Amino acid sequence: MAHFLEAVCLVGVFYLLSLAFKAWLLRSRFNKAAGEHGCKPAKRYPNLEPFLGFDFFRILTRENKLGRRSRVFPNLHRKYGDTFSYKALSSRRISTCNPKNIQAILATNADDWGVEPIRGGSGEPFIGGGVFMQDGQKWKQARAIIRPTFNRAEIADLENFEVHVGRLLALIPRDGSTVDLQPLFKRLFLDTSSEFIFGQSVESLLPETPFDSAEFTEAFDASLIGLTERSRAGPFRFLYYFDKSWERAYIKVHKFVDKHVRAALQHRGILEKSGKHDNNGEKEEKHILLRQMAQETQDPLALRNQILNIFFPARDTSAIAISNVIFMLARHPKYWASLQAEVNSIGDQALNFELIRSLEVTKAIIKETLRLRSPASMVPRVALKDTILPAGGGPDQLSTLFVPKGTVVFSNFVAVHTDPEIWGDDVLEFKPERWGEGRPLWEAKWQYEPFSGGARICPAQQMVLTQVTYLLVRVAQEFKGLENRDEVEEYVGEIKATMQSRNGAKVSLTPA
Ligand code: HEM
Repeated sequence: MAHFLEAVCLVGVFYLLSLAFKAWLLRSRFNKAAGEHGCKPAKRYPNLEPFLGFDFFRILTRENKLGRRSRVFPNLHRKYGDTFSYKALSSRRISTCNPKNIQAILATNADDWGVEPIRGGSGEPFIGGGVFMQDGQKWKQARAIIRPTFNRAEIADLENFEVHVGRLLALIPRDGSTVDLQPLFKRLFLDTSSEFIFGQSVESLLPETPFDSAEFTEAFDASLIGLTERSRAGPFRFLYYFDKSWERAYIKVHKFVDKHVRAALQHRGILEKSGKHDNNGEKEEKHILLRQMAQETQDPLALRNQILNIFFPARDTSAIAISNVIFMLARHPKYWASLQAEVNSIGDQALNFELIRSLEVTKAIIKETLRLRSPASMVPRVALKDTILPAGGGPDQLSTLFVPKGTVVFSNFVAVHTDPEIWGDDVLEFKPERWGEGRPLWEAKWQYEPFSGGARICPAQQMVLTQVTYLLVRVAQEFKGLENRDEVEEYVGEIKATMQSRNGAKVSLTPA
């Protein structure tokens, strides 16, 4: 017994010594950065329980339940300044809404930052390496493979999109009864993104959704929830060890995706036999990502991972964006009227890419909604080596800030988008006219980044904006009256994988 106690004491002493040594090492790295670059420490959020930071995690969970999650960080930033550190789930993290820091992280100094240490492991074995989760050379290769398909899709296949939009419009009641458009929009974009990514729509807007599509959609959502829970748990992920529901869900997802991977590889084989090595010139195959990727790699597992890495950020984001637009318009009839006026002014001209890009009022309404209600409220990056941020150090937060390797820093877009110093005192008001002429501020980058920025900017940005604008115009063409039917006036935000309206977008629409 005595030996056992001695051994325990010895381990304890070694552990404390190693902690003290690590702290000393960190301090000397801080001192070096302070001496060489004038770095000063970041302001600290006063954690009540500073060892593991459970108090912070509790606040986030509570505010999410109360539908106030989206305001937590913006409010903290107003209180503690544009860059502060906090302890959550045993690690010290930094949140910043300083455009200079965001620019350094996402663009000018992007090589110092990555996502793999945070996203890579947490996705396994549901999603392995791919464009959303990798860094360095592997990420560059993955991004290069998808770029051409996204570039072509920018001028989106609107004829095909119209087929799905037509099905959606047919499902909206015309008698003025209440409809929640959010789930309908989710079905629309699920259909179009699955078609774009796999080459086959899951057809969730049709009365008879094929069985494996319905099973896939349900399993994908369950897999996403499982993934989000495990990522949030961080080092406490092991608590989910005995929960097998996640495994059951992602096995179904893999089955569905693998079927399409096999089809894409077979298709490639047929092309090779016929002497063609790509799909150039074949209209119907231009926008299928999986086929494009099968030209570059024939490893079925790599293909499955890459494709899930795209389906993951694609799921729901566009639908949430357009739901939020309707949410705002239903509460601001003045802007629904100006949208109607612009839509009337185009008469029965064909709704092509060029026409869509010229619709200034419609575009301003979408931009303003994305400012106030970004589906992607913040993006995380981990420091891949000791690095320095241009601002956020010292009591005035103007000095440079030393960030040790391994620290996770969140660029908080909602806080930037609702910073009164950038946008003025009316920052929380929905005012699409901000985007009008004579406001050169909007040319300034890094103050408005709903699709992020730098090399890892959302590759789907242009395609999404085209589709959302098209859809909004089609809704406005089809329906003249829009009324809010939600008893709750304010936006109750809820984080699933992205930020969405908990109460959806409940409205009534009346035909022209
Ligand atoms: C309104 C809709 C959307 C918004 C607001 C949005 C926003 C974003 C943001 C903020 C990022 C950066 C994430 C980060 O760096 O951590 C991102 C990345 C990404 N998005 Fe989107 N997205 C949308 C729709 C889509 C769609 C429809 C697709 C695919 C069809 C897509 C594919 C991707 C991919 C593959 C990445 C990772 C890029 C990389 O790391 O290189 N997104 N998106």
